[in-house]
Amino acid sequence: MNALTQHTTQPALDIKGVVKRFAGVEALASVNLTLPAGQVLALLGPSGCGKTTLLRCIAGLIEPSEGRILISGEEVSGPRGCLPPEARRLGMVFQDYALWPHMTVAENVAFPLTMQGIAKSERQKKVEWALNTVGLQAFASRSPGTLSGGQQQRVALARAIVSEPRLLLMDEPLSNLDKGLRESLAVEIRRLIKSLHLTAVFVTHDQHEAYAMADQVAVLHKGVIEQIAPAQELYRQPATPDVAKFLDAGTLMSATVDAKGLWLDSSLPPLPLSLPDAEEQTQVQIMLPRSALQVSSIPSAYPVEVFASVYQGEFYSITLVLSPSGVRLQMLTQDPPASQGYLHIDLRQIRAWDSNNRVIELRSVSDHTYI
Ligand SMILES: Nc1ncnc2c1ncn2[C@@H]1O[C@H](COP(=O)(O)OP(=O)(O)OP(=O)(O)O)[C@@H](O)[C@H]1O
Repeated sequence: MNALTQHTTQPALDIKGVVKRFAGVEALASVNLTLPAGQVLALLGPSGCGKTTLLRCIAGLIEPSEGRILISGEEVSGPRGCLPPEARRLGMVFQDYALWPHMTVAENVAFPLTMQGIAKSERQKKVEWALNTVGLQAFASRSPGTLSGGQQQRVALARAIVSEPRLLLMDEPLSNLDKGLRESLAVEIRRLIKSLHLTAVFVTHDQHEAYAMADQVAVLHKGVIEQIAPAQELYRQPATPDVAKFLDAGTLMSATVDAKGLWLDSSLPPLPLSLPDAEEQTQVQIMLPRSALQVSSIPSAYPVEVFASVYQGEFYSITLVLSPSGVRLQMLTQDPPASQGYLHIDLRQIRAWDSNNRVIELRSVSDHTYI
């Protein structure tokens, strides 16, 4: 059924050095990415990082200032010019769904086919298939205004897939829905995309939505892709402090390293981690993931107090304060915490960056991987 089931060695999407400048603003600064056919990519990042601009460049709604965009090997944007959106064979789902209120559900879904001049009988077959696929066959003659937000979203999805797009693009597809519906629809949309062997790119500022729907997540920061990786890799091994900060992947802090170890604070004994040539004191940034920390009554060199404890359903989110330094750390625990105890750290989970935000490998200066 779908054009993407034709086997091709070309990536479904290839973006090479795309720059977009608006008057005085560089919204995208040399973006490069390759997306194999059949994969789902999330563009994730804080407000203003350039996600929508990148999606709109792929869609052909914005012309890049520099660079090339290829869809299934065909250059749709580059020095020779830009193909208009309707010539790119894409499906688009907009944040507000952009359904025509004066048309029925079936007419909305048929709209791209009507624009392509497809005959009525063929149109009817395709609309039936698309509405069946999203479970809305019984709503064909309803007006979109009489549907719930989730149902309208599915109509928009049916309209986006009806003409068998080479690439499905979605701009914050779930942001107008409440939390429970967002979670169930995220899973449903992913299943649908996979069952149709579609390739999809969507924009979100919600990391959980990205994790639920995407194979690969691209984290943007100030117009630059800082990292593209599957969700678990992104969260456990953030490439830069900005990625770690945006994902809230643990406690980020400055520290110093010398031959004696890693100093979280001069009033605390150093952790037994160092760098190969750490004769001089070196300034680093580190991340202590929540899963690396535990508090117990078994003594360690790091006495802590619980500063705040927030019950979040299946676990407690804890803010610890290290005595006497006052350094604050975040961790999770399943059991209600005692108000005081000793901190234990899985040293292998600590991530570190140099002053240029490059990942550095800390090496153990003792036999311990856990203190
Ligand atoms: N048409 C425009 N004219 C001028 N500046 C623009 C235009 N569109 C976007 N920008 C700027 O480009 C930058 C990136 O905007 P973009 O909308 O892509 O960010 P975003 O990550 O999608 O943000 P949000 O999550 O808030 O939608 C911002 O600084 C924005 O103000």
